[in-house]
Amino acid sequence: MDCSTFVLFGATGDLAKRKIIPALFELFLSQKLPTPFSIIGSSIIEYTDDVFHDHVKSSIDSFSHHSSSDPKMSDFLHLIRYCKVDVTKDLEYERLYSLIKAQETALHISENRLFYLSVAPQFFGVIVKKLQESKIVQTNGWKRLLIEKPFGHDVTSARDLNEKLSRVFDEEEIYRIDHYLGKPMVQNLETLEFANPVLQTLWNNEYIANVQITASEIVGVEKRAAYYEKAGAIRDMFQNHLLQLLMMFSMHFPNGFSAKNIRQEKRKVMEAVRPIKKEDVFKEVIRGQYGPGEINGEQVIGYKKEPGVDPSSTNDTFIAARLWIDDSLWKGVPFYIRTGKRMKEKSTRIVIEFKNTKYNKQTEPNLLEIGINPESEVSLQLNSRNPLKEGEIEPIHVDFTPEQRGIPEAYENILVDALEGDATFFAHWKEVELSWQLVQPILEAFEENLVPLHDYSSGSYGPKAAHILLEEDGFFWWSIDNKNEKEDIDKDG
Ligand SMILES: NC(=O)C1=CN([C@@H]2O[C@H](COP(=O)(O)OP(=O)(O)OC[C@H]3O[C@@H](n4cnc5c(N)ncnc54)[C@H](OP(=O)(O)O)[C@@H]3O)[C@@H](O)[C@H]2O)C=CC1
Ligand SMILES: O=C1O[C@H](COP(=O)(O)O)[C@@H](O)[C@H](O)[C@H]1O
Repeated sequence: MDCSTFVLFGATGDLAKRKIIPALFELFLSQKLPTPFSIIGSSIIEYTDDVFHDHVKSSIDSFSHHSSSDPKMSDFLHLIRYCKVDVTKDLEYERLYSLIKAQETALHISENRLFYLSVAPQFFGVIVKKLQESKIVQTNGWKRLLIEKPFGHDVTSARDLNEKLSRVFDEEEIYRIDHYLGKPMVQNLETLEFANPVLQTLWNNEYIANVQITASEIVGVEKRAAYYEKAGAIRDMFQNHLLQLLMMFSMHFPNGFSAKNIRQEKRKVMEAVRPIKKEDVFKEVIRGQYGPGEINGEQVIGYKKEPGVDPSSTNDTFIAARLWIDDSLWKGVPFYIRTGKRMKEKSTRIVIEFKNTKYNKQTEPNLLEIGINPESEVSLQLNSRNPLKEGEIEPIHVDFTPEQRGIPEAYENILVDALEGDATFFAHWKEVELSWQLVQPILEAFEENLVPLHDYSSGSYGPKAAHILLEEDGFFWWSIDNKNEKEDIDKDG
């Protein structure tokens, strides 16, 4: 890994505190950061290095399993300097430039510079422009841009943002973060599929009846109403994380496992997804909004009563969709995709339902369940005779749950990959653009109220309409709480 400078814009923000700083410390402790290495934290308020170091320590105490009294803490802080930059002001970039150069000289670091934009999206374009004007990006080494979501709020704004970034950074230098791609089980999908001939043989429309991708959450909108009211589940989760899972799952065997080849295969998936016309959205997409209900024995309020939410809001906190990939592997296989807040379980998983044999009416379909979150796990449901029940056929489960302790957190993977220059698990522009193209008619149908907004109770499996979507095809959602059972929709709102 090349020695380099890591500039973190938004270093005092929520994401930096909860994810980025703890990930950097973890990588430092496991000696996965380059040496020498310079970290420059930056935000709008003037702090001394010492005050910023206190901020770093408090982030470690609150959001990592380490403590700021760790004996290695002072070595870690030694790498970190702070620089106030109001990102909208030209002159302030000069201070940043001076500090970058001073640290490069003092620590003998080549001019390899990585800029992490962990700031509100309205600043993405301006920062990149000013990095160019201030010549900070004119280096004798490499330059890279790590950029947080959201990447635009519709297809036009995403293209506009990309155009601004492309004036300064080449596509190979832009690392668009989708933290789901940093999750260990998502990074494992290609190995599961392509390194196991047993699975690879079955990974197609001859054997698979349907695929269900769920990202359900227990949390509600929390303190993010200002952002979420404009985003909804469709922009917050569906356009990015869920479509990335779809691409990772259904890409064809690449012509070699380079970032370029894998991303090319992912792009082909999106090109093959059947577009949904605005006037057909109501048939293929269900939107919902959580009402009050009970979660873990406690009563919780509905979305419209959440602080900062418009009491007459029609924002979606749940979305389910039926998608079709019209290519040689997947033609005829429905992909059911859903995400929602305030649901019964925190669970991100992919369930693959295989076509049943004609052996016996008692047999349940084989299911392959890939757990992504909260735990990485793989479970296969098979049919077997139970000698204790007069040879009755019943499903058995072959489960694999890897040791979870020590598995790197998504942001650790993201940082290491970006520092190494490996773009495999970042979203390429074409993937992002194709995702927005697919989502655009859905956004418009929502805006024009062409799709009913279903209520669902907090603590349920989402609106009944999402279950009817599968019933239309003779299927049902397999339980999200890892029992490989049909979901109990009586508990729905
Ligand atoms: N928080 C999360 O869980 C997630 C966030 N993201 C994305 O990450 C990015 C950051 O989010 P988050 O950390 O929540 O946002 P915050 O609002 O918590 O933090 C924003 C940061 O930007 C700084 N800032 C604000 N205005 C300026 C300015 N004019 N010049 C320089 N710095 C400024 C803030 O400084 P100060 O603290 O002094 O105000 C703060 O450090 C966003 O793009 C978001 O969409 C993505 C996934 C999850
Ligand atoms: O990007 C986001 O993801 C989280 C869910 O992430 P996970 O890793 O916990 O599954 C979601 O809560 C948030 O609304 C969204 O912005």
